[in-house]
Amino acid sequence: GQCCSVLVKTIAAPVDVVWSLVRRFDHPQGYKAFIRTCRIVDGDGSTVGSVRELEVVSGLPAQNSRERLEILDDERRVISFRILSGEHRLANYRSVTTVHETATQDGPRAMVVESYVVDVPPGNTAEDTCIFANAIVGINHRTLASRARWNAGNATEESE
Ligand SMILES: O=C(Cc1cc(C2CC2)c(-n2cc(CNC(=O)c3cnc4ccccc4n3)nn2)c(C2CC2)c1)NC1(C(=O)O)CCCCC1
Repeated sequence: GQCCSVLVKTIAAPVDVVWSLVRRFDHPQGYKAFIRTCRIVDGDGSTVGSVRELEVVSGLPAQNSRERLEILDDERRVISFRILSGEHRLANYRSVTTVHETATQDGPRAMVVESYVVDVPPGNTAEDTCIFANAIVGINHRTLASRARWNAGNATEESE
């Protein structure tokens, strides 16, 4: 069977600053804390069909993952990738992340919506699997928010 989930995060930064971090298929370390290395092994890293090979920092023997870019749409701010293989148990993981502008009277806001579907590994329940993946995606969103706010703040200083 499979399980799926969606996570939403509102970030106090301009939508283009958030998107500039999310769109980098070739540099997920920009906001994904558990990724140690990433290299493009097929394509140019921004065309659909590009493939990245990454290593994560998990305690187990270096966990690696081979992932394919499925969608990269700068107009609609949509990115999607699929996990092809690797030393882990997240088979057929596919995610879609979109970044939306939500202006408020308190200034720029961006909303990130990330959904995924993944096979439930043997020996685990769908609930366990979503708890596991949600925890990592949630941490990624918190790092994304702090990096985007930092970049937006710095950009302001530079422009002064
Ligand atoms: O952020 C990351 C980087 C990332 C990528 C990977 C795997 C190489 C693919 C890992 N990982 C996974 C594992 C081995 N455990 C599993 O496989 C696994 C699968 N079912 C489970 C179900 C229940 C309980 C435990 C489970 N345990 N060891 N390391 C990590 C963990 C935190 C160190 C982070 N990945 C995502 C992203 O958005 O890029 C968000 C999270 C989902 C995948 C996509």
